[in-house]
Amino acid sequence: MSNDVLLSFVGGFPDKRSVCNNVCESFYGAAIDGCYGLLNNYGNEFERLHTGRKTEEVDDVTVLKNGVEGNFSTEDVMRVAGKMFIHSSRRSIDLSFSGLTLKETQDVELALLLLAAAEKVGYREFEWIQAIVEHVSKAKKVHIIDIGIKTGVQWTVLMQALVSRYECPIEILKVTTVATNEKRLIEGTGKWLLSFAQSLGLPFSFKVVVVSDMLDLKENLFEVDVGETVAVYAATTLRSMLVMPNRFRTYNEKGIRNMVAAEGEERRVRHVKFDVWRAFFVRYGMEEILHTRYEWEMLARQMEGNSGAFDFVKSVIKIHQLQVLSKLQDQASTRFHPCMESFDDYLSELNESFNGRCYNLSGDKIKEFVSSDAGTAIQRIIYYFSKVMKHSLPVYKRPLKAFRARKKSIDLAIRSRAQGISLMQALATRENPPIERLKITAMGTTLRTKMEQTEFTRTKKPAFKTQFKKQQFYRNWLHSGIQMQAKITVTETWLRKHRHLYDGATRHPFIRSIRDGNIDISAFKTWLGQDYIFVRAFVPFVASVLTKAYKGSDDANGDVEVILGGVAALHDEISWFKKEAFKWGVQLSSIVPQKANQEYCRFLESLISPEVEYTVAAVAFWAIETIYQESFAHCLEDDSKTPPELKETCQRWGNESFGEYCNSLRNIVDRQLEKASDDVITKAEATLLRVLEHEVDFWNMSHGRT
Ligand SMILES: Cc1ncc(CNC=O)c(N)n1
Repeated sequence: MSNDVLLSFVGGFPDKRSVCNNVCESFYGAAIDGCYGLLNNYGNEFERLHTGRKTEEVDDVTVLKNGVEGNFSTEDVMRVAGKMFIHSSRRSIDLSFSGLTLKETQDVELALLLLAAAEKVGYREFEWIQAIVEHVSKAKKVHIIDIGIKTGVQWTVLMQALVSRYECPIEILKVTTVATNEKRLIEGTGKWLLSFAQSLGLPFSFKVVVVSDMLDLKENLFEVDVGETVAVYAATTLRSMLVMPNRFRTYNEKGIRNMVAAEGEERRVRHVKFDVWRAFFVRYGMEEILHTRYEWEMLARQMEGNSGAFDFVKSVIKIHQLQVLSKLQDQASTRFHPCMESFDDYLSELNESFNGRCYNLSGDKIKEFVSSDAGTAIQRIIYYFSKVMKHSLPVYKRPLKAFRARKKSIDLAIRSRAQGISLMQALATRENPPIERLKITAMGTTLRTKMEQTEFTRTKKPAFKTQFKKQQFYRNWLHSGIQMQAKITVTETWLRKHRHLYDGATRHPFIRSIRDGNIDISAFKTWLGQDYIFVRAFVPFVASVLTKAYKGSDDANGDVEVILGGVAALHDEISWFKKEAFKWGVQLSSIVPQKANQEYCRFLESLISPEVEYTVAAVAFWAIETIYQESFAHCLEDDSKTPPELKETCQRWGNESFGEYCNSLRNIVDRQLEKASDDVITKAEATLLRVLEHEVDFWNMSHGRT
């Protein structure tokens, strides 16, 4: 059985499809393919800036249109934007005389920004690891040859991926690394990796190959066994060699040529056919690792007679026809060291350009946005895509940045466990200064229950089969002196403190009777008619919250948009009530509000007053929405026996995107409370209690009890 070898060098513009496919393909695969196809085919902006083609004319966009005037498909948008991106060095392009409609212009502009943003994140070590994860997905014996392992953090991500693979359980993971000096340090890395692997229950072996010079590397040093899938990873080494171009060339000639070019006797590492190599090389951006045309030509000449290799090299030369070494070195410093700030700048640029409306990239709305009909298809793709890029960035970059900050206490906002783990790894191996405390604050836009599963300290439901092992793993870390603590928000404190009342409002007998399938239909009709009246009174209240958000929330954080979304949804909700009332034979015009309802509506009215602070009103708003969300979501759980004819009602408030909306409200509230005075916090808490009481009374009224 031959070994399957994957060579992974960091550099170049990677094929993002692997990343996007997972997330986006089901949505908009074609468009994204189109976009990255463009980027990959045409190179990057840097290239453009240095080829002297800056002033080239952009094709008349109207001739690019594929079909009917004013009817741009997503593909059209991408193609036009791609063309412009390639041909123009200016960040903003004036499209006013392009003959495009306003909407098309906006789409193209948006796509241009996306291309610019995508270019910026061209280098992400994590992607290589991700690519390796994919590459070895079917392999039972995985052998990583890491030339320059550093902290080894990157392999924790792979280990995690390997142990959570159930279809094809991993037999062994081997990591072999090369040391020229600092063997002791690398052995330390090995120990950490071993303990990490043990805590995951992953069979693991670690080996260090010592050579006095990198140029002495020979494949037989690596002890590659039969049936192993080998991945060669050289994240930093090649780059570090760049400081001495001669060394790089020597390494390349010996290394790359042997691996890629040599056939038969001479061939030592390569066990796959050329097209596979080519695919991998292109995928890993090999062609961008500082090869001058001259270098490639030299290599090509040496390989004459080996037509496969020659073709490959020729195609690389073609890509790089216009590059010269000095410019490439420039490029190395700008592009090989991705900087989060600059990407964030890009996102804020994206954000600013489409300020207001649905393009806020700061946090809360993505799922809602993607699953909603807001914007055009292309706007949704791009919005979603920029989020994906942002979120796939930090897996271990961000933690390592914190690591480099050399603080004794680090507060890390996590989105997924992987980041936390890699940071722990890095911190635990750090000697100076020793870490005293690691505090982890979970924050996010996903449903709270999901967030809680990510938390390190408590887990509601077992999320994985390896749960136990993972807990054990965390405990190991706790023993090693790293303290984990989840930050508790104000709303969290309140909900814990008033759990009893909160459960009374969200698990009321009325709700239970829906969930158990024994609801009294007349009670349901009472609720329907009364709630219609309530919702009508709720509209001006929400509008007042909107006004207060506009006036009161100084930081442009998207409060207004979230609340506006709530106002908009009420329009639909009122129509739904009318339709539903008709269905059940409830005469809305003749409904008289009952006492509990009257009191609740009066309470809402009192909150409209300008004297009530934004924070206080927002707390009421969040609580009112959330109680319904939690109540009806309860009726939709797997084991519920909710009658089919009531499912739609439960869906209305119990669906996931309403849940996310409630979570956005909760974030707004917590952000406000964080900076509120004690006086306001006290008022807000009292308001929450009033809401809870009114909700309980409202259910009692519907249920026909007091
Ligand atoms: C009594 C009550 N509380 C909360 C809601 C949910 N908010 C808007 O629909 C509602 N409809 N009714």
